[in-house]
Amino acid sequence: STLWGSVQQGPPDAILGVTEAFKRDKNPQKINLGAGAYRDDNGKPYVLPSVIQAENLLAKKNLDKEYAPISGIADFCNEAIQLALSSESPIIKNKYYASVQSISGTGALRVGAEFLTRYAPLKTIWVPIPTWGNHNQIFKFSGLEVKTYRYYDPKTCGLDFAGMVEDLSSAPSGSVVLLHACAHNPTGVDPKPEQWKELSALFKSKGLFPFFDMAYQGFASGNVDQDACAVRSFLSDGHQIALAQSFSKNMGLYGERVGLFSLTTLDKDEADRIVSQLKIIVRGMYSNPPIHGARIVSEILSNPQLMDQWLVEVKGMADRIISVRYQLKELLDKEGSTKNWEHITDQIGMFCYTGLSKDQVKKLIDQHSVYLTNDGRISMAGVTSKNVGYLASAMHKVTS
Ligand SMILES: Cc1[nH+]cc(COP(=O)(O)O)c(CN[C@@H](CCC(=O)O)C(=O)O)c1O
Repeated sequence: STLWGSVQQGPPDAILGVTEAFKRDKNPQKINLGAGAYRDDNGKPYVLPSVIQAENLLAKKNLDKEYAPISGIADFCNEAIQLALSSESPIIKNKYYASVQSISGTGALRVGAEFLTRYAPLKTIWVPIPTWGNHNQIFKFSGLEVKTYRYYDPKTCGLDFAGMVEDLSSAPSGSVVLLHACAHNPTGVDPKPEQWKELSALFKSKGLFPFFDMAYQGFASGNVDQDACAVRSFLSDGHQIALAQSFSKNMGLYGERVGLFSLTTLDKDEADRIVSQLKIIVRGMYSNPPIHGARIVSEILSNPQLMDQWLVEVKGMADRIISVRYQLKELLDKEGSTKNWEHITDQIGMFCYTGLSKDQVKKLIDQHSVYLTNDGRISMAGVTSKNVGYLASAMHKVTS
């Protein structure tokens, strides 16, 4: 047999594979609601003007292409963690955190999981049902055992808070628990502020360790402080946390792969010891991170004029998504649908968990060339004022 004769054909990625199928479709009315990447109202990718301005400023600096430090570009790391925690945070003031730049949010989750596999009291991570498709393999590849906690209630298309609390109450002390900081993927369902407070008390009483995945800060509500309130509320309650950040969506830097992994610490010495171990993990994985995207983020976050411009642009993206949610719901009602579509406007962030069955999803794809993941998740970013009518009519047809 040949050397690699035993290598099997792997299945296409549940999310990224949808775009491949979309590209093969010849129907001019096809719509891609698969991958969570923002599109403007003409369905085109959006390079933020603040990013273009930052790149122009960077070009004038004639910077070299030397390796970044293993832990990443220091200015970027400091600006990114400050965006998450706010400049008033005592953790920021005292620098009681260990951070390393990562290959975007995925890389932050992976480096964090590798660290937790080595040092966490329990090598178990609890993830919500459902969660982002890639979480499971990131954690499994890192050596963590993955368990699940109830989160989404298909009956209400909302949060099963009682189920979530019951499942997490049974998690052994020292368990790591993954929490979507805002804009839960794929459901778009987030706990309310008072529910976050209850969860914070539960994590305290049960000795659970929170690992926040914040991939959409600013992109969910349009306000970077509001979207970070769960993270900040846990910290103000005295928790130590792990945090994965991504600048793919809120700055449109998808392909630049810009992220940060952080652990909050009790003091500076702990921070230094942890960074030294994170650097050993990074060195053995990819040695050091890419420099261009991190420089763009640092340029924007450290320049008050660019920061203000970016805040307007990220709110503009969030607002467009919120407006197509309302347009879709109204047009479904206009189509005469008798189903309850409240969740389309109750949910927040990039995605809408429609509640469509696998069979209805298949019909949307095969009969209407509307592409989405088979769990019924649609990326609202792919919906525009031009195609929302076609989408509403197709959704009505497959659900009536
Ligand atoms: C919750 C979450 N966490 C982390 C990431 C990682 O993103 P990045 O920083 O680029 O590595 C994503 C992207 N998920 C959307 C993008 C495509 C993908 O799956 O990746 C998605 O679910 O469509 C998330 O949705």
